[in-house]
Amino acid sequence: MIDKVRNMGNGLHVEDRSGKGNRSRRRGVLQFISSAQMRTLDEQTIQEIGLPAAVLIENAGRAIAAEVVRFCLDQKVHKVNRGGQGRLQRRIWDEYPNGVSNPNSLELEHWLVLVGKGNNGADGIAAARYLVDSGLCVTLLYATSEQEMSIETLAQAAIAQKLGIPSKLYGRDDLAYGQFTGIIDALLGTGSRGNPRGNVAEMIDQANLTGLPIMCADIPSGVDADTGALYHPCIQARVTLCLGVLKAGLTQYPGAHAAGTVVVRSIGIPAKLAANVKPAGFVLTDEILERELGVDPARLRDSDGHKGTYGHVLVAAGSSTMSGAGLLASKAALRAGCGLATWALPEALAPHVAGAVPELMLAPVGGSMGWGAAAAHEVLRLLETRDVLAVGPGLGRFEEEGAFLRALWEGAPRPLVVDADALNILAAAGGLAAWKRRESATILTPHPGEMARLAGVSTAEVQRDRLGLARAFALEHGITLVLKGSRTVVAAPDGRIFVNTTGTPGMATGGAGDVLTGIIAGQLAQGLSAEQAAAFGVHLHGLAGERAAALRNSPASLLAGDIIEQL
Ligand SMILES: NC(=O)C1=CN([C@@H]2O[C@H](COP(=O)(O)OP(=O)(O)OC[C@H]3O[C@@H](n4cnc5c(N)ncnc54)[C@H](O)[C@@H]3O)[C@@H](O)[C@H]2O)[C@@H](O)CC1
Ligand SMILES: Nc1ncnc2c1ncn2[C@@H]1O[C@H](COP(=O)(O)OP(=O)(O)O)[C@@H](O)[C@H]1O
Ligand SMILES: [K+]
Repeated sequence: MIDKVRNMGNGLHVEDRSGKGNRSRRRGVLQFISSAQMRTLDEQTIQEIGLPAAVLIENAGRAIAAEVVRFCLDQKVHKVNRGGQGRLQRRIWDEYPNGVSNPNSLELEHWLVLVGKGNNGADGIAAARYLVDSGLCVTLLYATSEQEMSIETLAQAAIAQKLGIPSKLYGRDDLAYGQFTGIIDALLGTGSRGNPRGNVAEMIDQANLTGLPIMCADIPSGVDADTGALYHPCIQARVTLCLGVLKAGLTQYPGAHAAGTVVVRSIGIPAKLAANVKPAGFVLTDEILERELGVDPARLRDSDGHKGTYGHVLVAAGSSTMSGAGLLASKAALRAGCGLATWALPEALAPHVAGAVPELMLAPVGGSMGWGAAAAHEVLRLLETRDVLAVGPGLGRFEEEGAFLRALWEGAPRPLVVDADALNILAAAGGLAAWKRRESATILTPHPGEMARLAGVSTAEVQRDRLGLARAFALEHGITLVLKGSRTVVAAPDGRIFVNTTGTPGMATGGAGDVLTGIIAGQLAQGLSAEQAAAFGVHLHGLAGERAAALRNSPASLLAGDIIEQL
């Protein structure tokens, strides 16, 4: 069972409890849901099944406390190891820290729990009880007086009071932050709306200023649980203990960054109920590729296959100043496993690139005119004996660009990948609303800037809700959309969403997108459907980028061509 998702660098690291998990990254089944879906699930559990809210809160509190203790012990292990004072045995952990061999090792810990008025606050108070029992010192800091608290929070506060857990009320009592070693953020959960206000906002600011490690209950206060956008102010956490099911917003930046390491823990919502909820999306892992998309990540080949079995990619790309784009896309298609690749390119360019990739066939088009309406008809003729068309990388902009692209869009009876300049041409020609719906598979691969032009919004608006925008765009236009960038979103025309977690910031380098176009086209040529090719393509692209970066001293030195070599 998957219980851990780590945000480290770019990667969302998925771990499971089997013990094999730490090494088997991107395995397991991990789905994410919206805050509204989570509320429904909570309500169904409480009202239809009859499991009281207090039980869920108890489980949440215990899970949060277990993670805090684990965090503290891990820190100690690191400290001792770094100090060279000999090895401290890592303690073996079960769900709850009763198994700690020496609770005294936690006696120097003093955690401050920031308690909001909603049920997120109730989780924090329940966690405080378990922490006290584990030997930690704990102080509760309430954002509001009892009159404003939810029923559950009030009940938890009363229990904590009877147990004598020290508490303060923000704004009324003095507090010296210097005495604490860590903070639990239980201010706002999935009931949060808009910018944190009043005491809650001040408490977030102060918590961040302490520089202490912060562990969040469910989501960081100030992160939009559905989009990953940040409100102001927003908690900057070391760990987020996501309760029940992963929240969509934690898969996307900047929310993913604010959350730190994301750990997903069960709080007792019956699996039977959870299975009835249609997830908002999936994190791409080997299991998701297989189970949800029917892709074999091992890419096994028939022993009697021949080059015709694996398809022929046609790439229409490149111009005198961007010849490399066509080379990168075509070579990537070959490395992705297609049987053959042909690069259709402006005639004047052909002599300069001949032989650069010996395995590649060149098809000069357009005569002295280069790209234009006539070239489009030549590309369509070439496509009659090929399986897939990828258009866009390094095309540049040219006089008959609208007519060129429209001829391919309407006339290509094969799967089509549209990237780079072709996307800008499409946007300039009125966008998809003005174009006929294609019958064959169509994949668009915009980066956020290109997406903004296609959707007629600003880049900031694209980034504010990447999941929602990608889903709506794919549904509306009946295409498969690959919205690139860290945590690339793949949206299928049926509204399914997949988030990629592979890749490295080293891939933010010219030509990396051209390589992705080639990889996706290569997968289409081998018979994958649009969403299979897009999802598997981004997954492979990221893995190859990681391997390439690992071979360099610094990811900053990564070149797009290095990604191809690691496919
Ligand atoms: N529904 C349930 O019974 C369960 C809820 N759980 C926890 O409860 C959370 C959801 O609880 P709630 O729905 O009570 O919501 P929250 O705990 O997120 O609190 C919402 C409250 O904060 C106030 N608020 C909203 N936005 C604000 C802002 N921007 N600035 C200041 N105050 C703001 C609202 O007035 C509202 O009363 C989950 O995230 C989870 O941590 C789980 O522990 C399990 C069970
Ligand atoms: N920080 C990152 N983490 C993971 N992948 C990244 C990161 N930055 C860029 N990439 C990937 O690299 C590729 C860059 O594509 P693009 O922006 O189109 O570049 P170009 O147009 O120069 O080829 C995309 O697939 C993108 O998702
Ligand atoms: K929180």
